Amino acid sequence: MAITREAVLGVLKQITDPTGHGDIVSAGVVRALNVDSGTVRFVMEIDPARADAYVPVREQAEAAISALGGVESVSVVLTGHSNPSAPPDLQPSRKSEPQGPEKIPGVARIVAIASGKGGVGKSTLSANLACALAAEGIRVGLLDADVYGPSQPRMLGVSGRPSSPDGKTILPMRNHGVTMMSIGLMTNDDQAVVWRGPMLMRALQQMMMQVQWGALDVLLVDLPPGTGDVQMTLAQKAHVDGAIIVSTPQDVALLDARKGIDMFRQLNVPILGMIENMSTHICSSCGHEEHVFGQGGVAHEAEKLGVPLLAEIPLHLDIRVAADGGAPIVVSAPDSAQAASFQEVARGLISQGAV
Ligand SMILES: Nc1ncnc2c1ncn2[C@@H]1O[C@H](COP(=O)(O)OP(=O)(O)OP(=O)(O)O)[C@@H](O)[C@H]1O
Repeated sequence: MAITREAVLGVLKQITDPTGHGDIVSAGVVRALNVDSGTVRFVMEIDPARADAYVPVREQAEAAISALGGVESVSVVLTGHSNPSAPPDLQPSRKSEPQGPEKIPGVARIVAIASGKGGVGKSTLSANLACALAAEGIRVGLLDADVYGPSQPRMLGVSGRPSSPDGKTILPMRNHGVTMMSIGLMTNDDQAVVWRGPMLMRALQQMMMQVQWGALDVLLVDLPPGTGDVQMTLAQKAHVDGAIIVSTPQDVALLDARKGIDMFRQLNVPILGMIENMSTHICSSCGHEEHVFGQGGVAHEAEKLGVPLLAEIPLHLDIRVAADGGAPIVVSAPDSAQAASFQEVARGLISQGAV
C-alpha cells in the first residue's frame, strides 16, 4: 500500500515539540514535506539555539515514519531559522536594515561561477580556480551554493559539520588554502533536500552573512545550474562584482549559457568571461585528441556575445579523478598540462584586477 502524506502528517502530529508548542506539525517545525512512492522527506526548521533538543525529536520522527507500512526511506533535515519571537524593532531613530545589495564583511570581491546547464564542470572549475588563486597568494573563499548537488566538500576534501561557537556565526572550513562553506555541510550525507524558495534564500543569506569568512580578496560562489532563485537572491542581497559562465561546446549547453549571460546582464553583474570546459578529449593512455562535444563553440558564442573567452579546458581523466578525490588537479599535479589551463584563468583574473 502506498504511503500518503496524510498518514505521515498523522504520525508527526503525535510527536511533541520540545519548545512546548504542542506537536511538531502545529508548532510549524515541519516544512517541505514530500512523499513520493515510498520515500518521505522533509525539513525541520528550528531555532539553531535549540538544535540539541531537536536531535532526538528527529530520530523519533524518522523511527515513527519508518514503522509505517509502505515506507522505504525517510530523510529529515534540520535547518536553522532566525528567532521568530524576537521583538520587532520599531525605534524610529535606528537605521532600517538595508534591502539592496550588501557587502559581506571582510570580503573585497564576489565572483559568481555559473552555468546554464548541469554537469558542465562548474564545480570542477570553481574548486580548481579557488586552489589556483590560493597558490598565487590570493586570499580566497569558496561558497558552494549549489543546493541541488553540493559537490565542494568532496572536491576540496572537506567533511564534518562546521561549528557555531555562539549559535549565531558559523565557522567556515579550510583546505588547500581555500576558506570554504557548503550547503552540503549543513545537511546530512546522501540526503536529498527539498528546498523551498524562502528557505533557500535564508540558507544562502546565512552562508553569506553569518559565516565568518575573515579577510578575503575574493569569494567565489559556485551557483546551481540555470537561472533560478539562488542566482537572483545572490545578486539582490550581495554586491556581485562579476560572473564567469562555464559551458561545454554543445549547442544545448551554449543556448542555456546565453540565458545565464542575459540574466546577469539584467541584474547588472558584469560578465568576466566564458570558459569552455570539456573542450577537447585527451586520451590518458595515448594522448590522442578528439573534439567530443564539437569544436570552438564557446569561442564563437563568446565573440558573438562580446564577452572574453577565459580558457578552453580539456576533458581529461586526471581532472575528474583529482576533483572527485578531494585534491583538485592544480593541487595534486600543479605542474601538469591539465592544471595549466586553470592556472591561466587564475593569473588572467589577477592581472585584469578582477580578483
Ligand atoms: N575537464 C574535465 N575533465 C574530466 N572530467 C571533468 C572535467 N570537468 C568536469 N569533469 C567531471 O564531470 C563531472 C561533472 O562535473 P561538475 O560536478 O564539476 O559539474 P557541474 O557543472 O558543477 O555540475 P552540477 O551543477 O550538476 O553539480 C564530475 O565528475 C567532474 O569530475
